[in-house]
This record gives sequence, structure tokens and C-alpha cells, in this order.
Amino acid sequence: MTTGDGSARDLRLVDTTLRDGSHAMAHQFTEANVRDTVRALDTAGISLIEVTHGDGLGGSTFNYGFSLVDERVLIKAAAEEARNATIAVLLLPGLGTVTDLRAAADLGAGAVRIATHCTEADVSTQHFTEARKLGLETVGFLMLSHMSEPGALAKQARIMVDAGCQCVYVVDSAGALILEEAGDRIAALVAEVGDTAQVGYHGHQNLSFGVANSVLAYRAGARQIDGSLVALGAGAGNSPTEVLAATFDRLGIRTGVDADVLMDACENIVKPYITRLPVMDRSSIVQGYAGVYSSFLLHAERAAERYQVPAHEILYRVGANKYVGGQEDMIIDIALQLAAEREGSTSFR
Ligand SMILES: CC[C@H](O)CC(=O)C(=O)O
Ligand SMILES: [Mn+2]
Repeated sequence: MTTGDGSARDLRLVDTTLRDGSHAMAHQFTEANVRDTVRALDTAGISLIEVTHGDGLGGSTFNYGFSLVDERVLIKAAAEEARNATIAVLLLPGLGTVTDLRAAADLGAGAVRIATHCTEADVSTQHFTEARKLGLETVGFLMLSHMSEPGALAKQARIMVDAGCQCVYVVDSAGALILEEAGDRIAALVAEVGDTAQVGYHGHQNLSFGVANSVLAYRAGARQIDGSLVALGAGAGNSPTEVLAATFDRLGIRTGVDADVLMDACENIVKPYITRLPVMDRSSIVQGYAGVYSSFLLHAERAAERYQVPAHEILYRVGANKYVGGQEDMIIDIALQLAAEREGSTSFR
């Protein structure tokens, strides 16, 4: 692999501050946030920068949460700022449409990451076909990967690759994978599709394994790894890009990324706009422990506040019910159930 300036690279670090971080920011990024962050990431040598509503194209809705600024404005701004980096957008089939994808390409996006639940890769095939016709770089996201065993996950990766996906990701949406659980999934995907496609890893910090899993993912053959500045992302956040850059540098694995420039960006650009620092608190730890989609955190906290029940209890029940992305509204049902149970037990006493 080579970087934009032709130098050799062993691993591509991909930054999702401006997409996964949108969850943590309740989708309130401003155009200035995006411009400043893209400029810094680009200067640091990050070659793929994801910019979209947290739930992907078309995500700004009542169910997922409305964006402060239309994502099309943000994508265009990002494309204008990036000198070397490619701007990627996220698309969840069924939420984002092919029309949204064409618009994003017209605005300057050069890559799309198409995300499905880890057992539903077949819903992505049309979108990969269209993305390739548009000349976009294509990435597949198998979300909540902890819910599938390595062999089954690899078969889903095969479906994406056969449809035109150039890099397929093990996505630890719940931050539930621990060490070999991540590495074994990467190894299974590399064995299945490694001759024609790359394999990637996207981690969350709910149980604090984002960076360690990323190292094991690299050793198992992953060649694209995601991070977010200051870990800004859903749940306890993503693997911090600046820590990934420093760690891989220490290991002698070439990323072409300058960790010091990223650390400057964290202090001077990202921290000043963060409204809620991602933390490993009771709720996010429960997300990792019970296998809950990280982006459910703010939904659970809001429901907890509204119905006066603990967020972590809501999340335990979401995990037991194995809810997947798109079932955000059911979080309210759980909060109502918990409130009714508490009410029942109080009146019984
Ligand atoms: C809604 C998409 C989701 O946030 C994608 C992702 O980053 C993940 O599943 O971890
Ligand atoms: Mn994520």
C-alpha cells in the first residue's frame, strides 16, 4: 500500500469523528466543526474521512434524531477542505437511498460505507452495484458483529464482496468483542475474501478494548482500521484515532499518519466543540457487557430521564431482547415497561 505522496503504508487509518461522533454530539455538528476537523485530519495524513449523520445518509429523522445542519452541506464542506483525503459517507440500506448516494457523490464524496446488520448483507447488493457504477470506493460494514460466529460472518462478507465491496469490516457496534473474539472474526473474513478484498475493523470503547482489538485485528490481517478523535463516537466512543496512530507507530506499523498533528487537533479543534465527552460509565459498560448497539445510548438516557427509570436497566433489557439498529423506538417501550413494573411494585407495597 502507498499513501497519497507515494510513501509506503502497512495500514490505513480511517477517521469517523464526523460520522460516529455525530451520535455523541446528538447530530449537532456545525459547518465550521466539519471544515476545521477535516483540514486537521487531512494535514495529519488521514486518507479516508467519514462525514454523515450518525445513522448515515437520510438519518436526520424523528426516529434517529434531527441534524442541526443538513448533511449535504457538511459533505460538500468536507470535500472542499480535503486536499488529499477522500470523503466517505455511510449508508444504511432502507434508510439512505440510491438517490441520496448520487447526491453525495455529486457533492464530492468519493467513497461509501454500506452498513447492514451482520446477518443481512443481502440487502446491500443493489447499493454496492450502484456505488461502483458511480465510481465510488466501496466498503461494507457488518454491524453488531459479536452476534455472529466467525464462519457465519465470513459468509456475509462474501455476499458483500461478490456485490462489489472492496473492503469489508468487522464492526463491533456494541464494543462487546474481547481480544481473540475480534481477531478470530478478522481472520475468518481474511480467509474468505482476502484474495479479492481488504478487511477492516471498527471498534467501540465500551469495555475499553478498541485499541487492543485493533492491534489484534491488524495482526489477523485487517488493513483498514477506524478511529475517532478524542474517541468521539457512540457509547463510550470509538478507538481514539490519535491513540491508534501513536500505538501503530510504536509497533513499527506504517500508517502514514502524524500522531502529533492529530493530538493538536484533539486539543485545539475537537475538545472545544464536544458537548458530551464519551466515557466508560455504567450505561456504556452495560452496552459492551450486554451487547447493545452503541448508538442506543443517548436514546436510552433520554427515555430514562423522561420515564424516571435507570438507563442501564433499559440497556440490559435491550441487550436481552437482542434489538438491532432501526429499533430505537422500542427503547421507549422498554422504559414504559420498566416504569409500569416499578409503579406496580410500589402500589403493591
Ligand atoms: C447507525 C450506524 C452505526 O452507528 C454504524 C456504526 O458505526 C456501528 O455500528 O458501530
Ligand atoms: Mn460505530
